[in-house]
Amino acid sequence: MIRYLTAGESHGPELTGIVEGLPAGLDISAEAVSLHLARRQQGYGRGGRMAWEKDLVRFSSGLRFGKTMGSPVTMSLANRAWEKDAANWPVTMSLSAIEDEASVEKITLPRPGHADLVGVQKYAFDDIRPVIERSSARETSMRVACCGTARLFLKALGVEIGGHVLQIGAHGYESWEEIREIADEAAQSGGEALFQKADESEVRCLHPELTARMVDEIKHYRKAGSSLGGIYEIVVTGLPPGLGSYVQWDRKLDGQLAQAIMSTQAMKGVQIGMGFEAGKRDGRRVHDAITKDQNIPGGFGRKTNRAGGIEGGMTTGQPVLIQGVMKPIPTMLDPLGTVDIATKEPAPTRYERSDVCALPRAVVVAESVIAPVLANAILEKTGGDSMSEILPRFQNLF
Ligand SMILES: Cc1cc2nc3c(=O)[nH]c(=O)nc-3n(C[C@H](O)[C@H](O)[C@H](O)COP(=O)(O)O)c2cc1C
Ligand SMILES: C=C(O[C@@H]1CC(C(=O)O)=C[C@@H](OP(=O)(O)O)[C@H]1O)C(=O)O
Repeated sequence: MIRYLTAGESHGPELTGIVEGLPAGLDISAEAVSLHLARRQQGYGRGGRMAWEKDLVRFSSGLRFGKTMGSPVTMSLANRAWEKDAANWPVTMSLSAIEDEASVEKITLPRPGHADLVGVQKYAFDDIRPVIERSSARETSMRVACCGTARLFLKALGVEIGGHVLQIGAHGYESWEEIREIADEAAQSGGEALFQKADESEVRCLHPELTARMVDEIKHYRKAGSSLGGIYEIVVTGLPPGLGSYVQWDRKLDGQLAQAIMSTQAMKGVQIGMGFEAGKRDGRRVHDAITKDQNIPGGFGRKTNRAGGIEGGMTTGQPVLIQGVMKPIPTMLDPLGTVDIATKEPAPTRYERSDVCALPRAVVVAESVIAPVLANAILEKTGGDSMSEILPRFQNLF
């Protein structure tokens, strides 16, 4: 089973990750993983830092001649901020004791919507800085790197993941059917083709006219000193039927996927397939008629895929469709009210450099975090410690 841990602060020297449980004999390169790191840095609405950070993963264990050995894979990512602002961060975030600690400014104005206030209450800090450093979505860069290895495992089996934006602020698709028309076409040759097409849009939206409206919406709220979130969809192609299980609550694949998405900063909801829309329709306009289909392993297809490729906590063999909603960025130029944790006096919030809308970037994070869940569902079915053992078993599942 694949599991991973990340470590590192947003303005510390580097982020570190360890991935355990990758089978032996899997091809992994820094370039293949860094592709998604670069994608995560792109998107209209991003803040200043994403223009100059250069996220390139560096492996330090678990690989030999570009292949896994079954041992833990360790990796790191440098924070350019540490070197770029060398007079500040190596002092403010010094790992060892410093003589003049009192000269380092304390952050005492918590931002509503961020982890600031509850973080200082929980860990008994009189300074918000340590909370900012670890709750920051800077951590998602290492998550994308760690999960990137699981993505390569999936790709070796023909399983591809791609994401696209559905809604930003007031602008989005009119209906489930409209989404399907455009997204199913883009994913016809696989999830990667879908993300490549979505990446052509500044906001990762497959619809050119909506792209323009979403960009204008972000411009508008940036000018107004506010921020935006939105809704995205992740499409996974190439999964056989029968991954996951209905027999026990913690083996249901939809539950595991939802947890992966909800564990990501700023995510406030998940739906599988048409999700909430299913509650507004009668059964005949929700359930997917079963058809004979020789192109699908097992020989059964579906007329539609409103269930999003999962029934009874198991894959159906149709593409897995997951939607996620991201709240607007908490750090805003136009201040909201707060209370100073030192003086206990009401005050306006303080502004730090920030994304205005990070949804297009977050799509890459969502694509990534589901990869270990899916990889584990496959490994549970096939077993095996090496790619040479797993590949034929996967191909012979049906
Ligand atoms: C890719 C990405 C980028 C983000 N960028 C920012 C940012 O620049 N400023 C900010 O205040 N919050 C940003 N956030 C959101 C915060 O990290 C998040 O709201 C915070 O960690 C609190 O967690 P919660 O929203 O899950 O409660 C970003 C989130 C993601 C996924
Ligand atoms: C650094 C990243 O995102 C950061 C996420 C983030 C937050 O509060 O979550 C706040 C900002 O940090 P900074 O003030 O250092 O610019 C973002 O830039 C990243 O995605 O790599």
